[in-house]
Amino acid sequence: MIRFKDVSKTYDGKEGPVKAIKDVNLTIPDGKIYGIVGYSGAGKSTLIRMINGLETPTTGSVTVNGQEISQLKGEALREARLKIGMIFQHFDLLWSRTVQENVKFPLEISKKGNKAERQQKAEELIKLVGLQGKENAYPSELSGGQKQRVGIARALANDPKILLSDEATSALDPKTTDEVLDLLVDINRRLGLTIVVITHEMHVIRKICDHVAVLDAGTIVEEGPVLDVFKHPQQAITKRFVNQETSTGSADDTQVVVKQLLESHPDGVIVKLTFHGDQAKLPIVSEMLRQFPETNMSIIEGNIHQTQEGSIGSLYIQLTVDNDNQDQIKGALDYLKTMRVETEVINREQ
Ligand SMILES: Nc1ncnc2c1ncn2[C@@H]1O[C@H](COP(=O)(O)OP(=O)(O)OP(=O)(O)O)[C@@H](O)[C@H]1O
Repeated sequence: MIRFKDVSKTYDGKEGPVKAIKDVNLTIPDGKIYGIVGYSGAGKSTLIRMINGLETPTTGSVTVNGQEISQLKGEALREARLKIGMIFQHFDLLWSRTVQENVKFPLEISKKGNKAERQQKAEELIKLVGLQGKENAYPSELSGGQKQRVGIARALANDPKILLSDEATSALDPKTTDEVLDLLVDINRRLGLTIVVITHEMHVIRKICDHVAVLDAGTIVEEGPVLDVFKHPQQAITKRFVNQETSTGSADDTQVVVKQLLESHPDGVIVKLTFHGDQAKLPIVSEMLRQFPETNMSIIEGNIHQTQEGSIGSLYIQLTVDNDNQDQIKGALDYLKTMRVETEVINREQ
């Protein structure tokens, strides 16, 4: 378990103190994939680097695997760090060493096993991350996704209990990102280790995390199971992150369509419906139209995504009535609520 208790971190900046982390309390259970999402400068790197003691809190404590990491020194700190692997956005590989030599490097540093054992461990890890055949390649001969696989194998060399991922897919294209994310889930399931992911991309959170915390200006403003946060985002910043992922068109495209629809149907109501789990399979919308037959519906956009806890979909629709019978629209919206579909009226012409 990783526990942040009343943690604050203030840097001595050139223009005075910078409060990077403010009074954070957070518990990360063993074996989970825990995501911390925030915009640039929110304090994500500072927070994750406190887990392996690369940063120390100004006040408060960070406890990892039962030990207060900031109190450890010398050999005890080195030992604790062996149990915490880390992967980085720019891979941080040794460019003059082959894949195999990169993976063996942490074992040489920790003086674990003899030469043959280190060789065997490296081979196992290279297989685990799907890089057989590339053992003797140099990093410059690998694609971005392959480089990150080397980074992952190297981070696992000392059998850590925790893997920290610092924007590990931010430099990769979408397809390679998904392949590396699938590998992280596979490793989490097979080895049972805890993974802490920091990212500015809600896609990463949605795809692999069990739990998410939203960091804004050094403060955790919201946290919870990923599906709950996607279903009921509370804070404006969380809604922005969730929309980043649940809107297929760009936000600008959606706005243009909304404006055009409202101009042609000034009485229209634009509603975002959020479905989750089995609701996506029920004929809820057709039943709504059957019960409120004077209502017309236009679909603006829709999508469905998988999370680790089940599916979540959103549908942007416009509801209009020909005869100004607003009760029909109200009834339709009430019906959706009784079916426990999240509804959000996103634009209503006054
Ligand atoms: N060594 C330092 N000295 C002074 N200020 C720092 C230092 N490191 C970080 N900061 C400041 O602390 C705040 C949080 O930085 P941090 O790098 O943790 O954020 P982040 O969310 O990881 O951002 P990014 O995604 O851009 O890396 C920022 O205002 C940053 O300028």
